[in-house]
Amino acid sequence: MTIELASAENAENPGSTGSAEGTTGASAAGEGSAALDLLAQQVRDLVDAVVLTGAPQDEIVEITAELAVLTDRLRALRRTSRHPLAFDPEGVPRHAGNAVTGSANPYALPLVSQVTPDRTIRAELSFRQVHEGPPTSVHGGVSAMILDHVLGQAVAVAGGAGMTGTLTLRYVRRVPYGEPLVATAEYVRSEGRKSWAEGRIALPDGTPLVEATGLFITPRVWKEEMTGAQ
Ligand SMILES: CCCCCCCC(=O)SCCNC(=O)CCNC(=O)[C@H](O)C(C)(C)COP(=O)(O)OP(=O)(O)OC[C@H]1O[C@@H](n2cnc3c(N)ncnc32)[C@H](O)[C@@H]1OP(=O)(O)O
Repeated sequence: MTIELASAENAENPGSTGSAEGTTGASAAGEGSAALDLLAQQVRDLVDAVVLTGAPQDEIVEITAELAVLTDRLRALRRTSRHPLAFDPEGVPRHAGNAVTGSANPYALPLVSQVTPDRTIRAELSFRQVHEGPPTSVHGGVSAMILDHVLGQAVAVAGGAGMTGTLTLRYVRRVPYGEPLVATAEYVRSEGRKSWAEGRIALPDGTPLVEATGLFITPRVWKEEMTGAQ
């Protein structure tokens, strides 16, 4: 098998049309290791293959033993530091280990979002069968995680970065996997350390599937650190 390191950026989000400028997500600034991004993508492919396998029992036992060897090999080289946190030009924090956007995190889609000229967050995405909840539909918690993140990004772009205080969802229609979808979010308003945003996951024609509103709170400790207050 030949591994093309140069293709890591494409491999991490097939089908993404995100450009480097105005794009939020670990791949946007080319941070991290291309090799690690490829490993993460390989593990995503592996997880998909596990979910869909029809292998006989003895084959599964053999494959499991082979994977255990690889897991031990990686575990022996565990790092002690976190992935570095960086801010992109729009002020959105990101790191390659993030559960939604992290190119080096196999658990992440990973989502690659763009900041549009009107400061809306927009991400093209496609769920996979591994995200299934009800038969043929994406698990509601997975949709919530994506919306939590893009709403948080909308607030960060507006200068009010914070932690999610509340997230309210309306599941309008079942969310399919294996189909192109669009997640968008907009900043609404702020009061002191509290900021609100709204967003949705929709079909490409705009038909809403899940709608969300969220309150994000800049933690008191962050403000104190920024202002040097005690
Ligand atoms: C760009 C990246 C996008 C990332 C998006 C994803 C973000 C996440 O997933 S964050 C993880 C999930 N969220 C959390 O873990 C948050 C856990 N909670 C906390 O850390 C704290 O409770 C926190 C930060 C929300 C508030 O703490 P603190 O700064 O001490 O707030 P505090 O001073 O008590 O309250 C400030 C105001 O917010 C209100 N408030 C506090 N918590 C909440 C809440 N959960 N819901 C509603 N209102 C709240 C208070 O009532 C108060 O209101 P007012 O000013 O009107 O009296």
